[in-house]
Amino acid sequence: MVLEIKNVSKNFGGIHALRNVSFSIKQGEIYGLIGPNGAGKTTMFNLITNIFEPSSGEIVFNDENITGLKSHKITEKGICRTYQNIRLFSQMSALKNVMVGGHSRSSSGVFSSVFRTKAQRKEEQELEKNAEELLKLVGLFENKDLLAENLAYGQQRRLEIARALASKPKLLLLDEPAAGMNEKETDSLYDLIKIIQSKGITVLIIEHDMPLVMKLCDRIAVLNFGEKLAEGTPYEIQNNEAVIEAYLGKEEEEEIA
Ligand SMILES: Nc1ncnc2c1ncn2[C@@H]1O[C@H](COP(=O)(O)OP(=O)(O)OP(=O)(O)O)[C@@H](O)[C@H]1O
Repeated sequence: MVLEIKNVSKNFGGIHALRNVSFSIKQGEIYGLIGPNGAGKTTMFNLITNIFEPSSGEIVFNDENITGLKSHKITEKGICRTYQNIRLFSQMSALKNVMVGGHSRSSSGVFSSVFRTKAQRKEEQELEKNAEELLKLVGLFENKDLLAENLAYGQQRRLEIARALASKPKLLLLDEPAAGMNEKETDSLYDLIKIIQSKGITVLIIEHDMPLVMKLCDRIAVLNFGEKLAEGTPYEIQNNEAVIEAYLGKEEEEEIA
């Protein structure tokens, strides 16, 4: 197992954002985390990357207990994420944004360029080469010198993924990557995530776009009011009465309305 979530709970004051949630993700899987607004999905990402510590329970990554480890250590171990709200450096080029992502892995800091040694220059060149490769992967190489803020919305979301990949993750967490995308952008996002999987990277994705989730994911866990309601293949989830009642049925009603 790449990631094991073991009886994890998180309370914020009186709010039980997560209650005793467990699931495990296998190497190479695309695993979906779905559920209504406020179900605790982003909180789970925040616990895995230790923005917050769980109130109880354990998070194990490649057989190592990472609960409470500093966020940058977790990145070094090989977990990287994107955010629900785009968090790019808007005034930096696409290329530089990806290079910054790679710096979490390199020995020198981002702004330590005053006394640049030969080794640092070489490292910088390698970061740039790697960033260019990633921009090719996400289809943004031609836009590498554009400021992030001048990219279209779907392109910004792809740039975020490239930046996360720059830290060479073994596990990539994607928080609503298709939010705000049109159908064409969502289709190419599907292709991109499949390519990421084919490179041996395990993916955990939070997403509200159900056709995408059902097409993309190998397995899915459904959260509802902080608890795990169900887990299974897309087919099993789509046919689970409790899930239809709590979530999927409501999505359809919203679409009809
Ligand atoms: N930092 C925080 N402080 C207090 N309460 C929080 C905090 N973060 C999340 N919560 C609460 O925890 C619950 C779960 O929120 P969370 O953002 O994890 O849900 P979600 O499933 O990601 O929802 P959405 O689909 O809307 O993004 C909510 O009741 C939310 O208000």
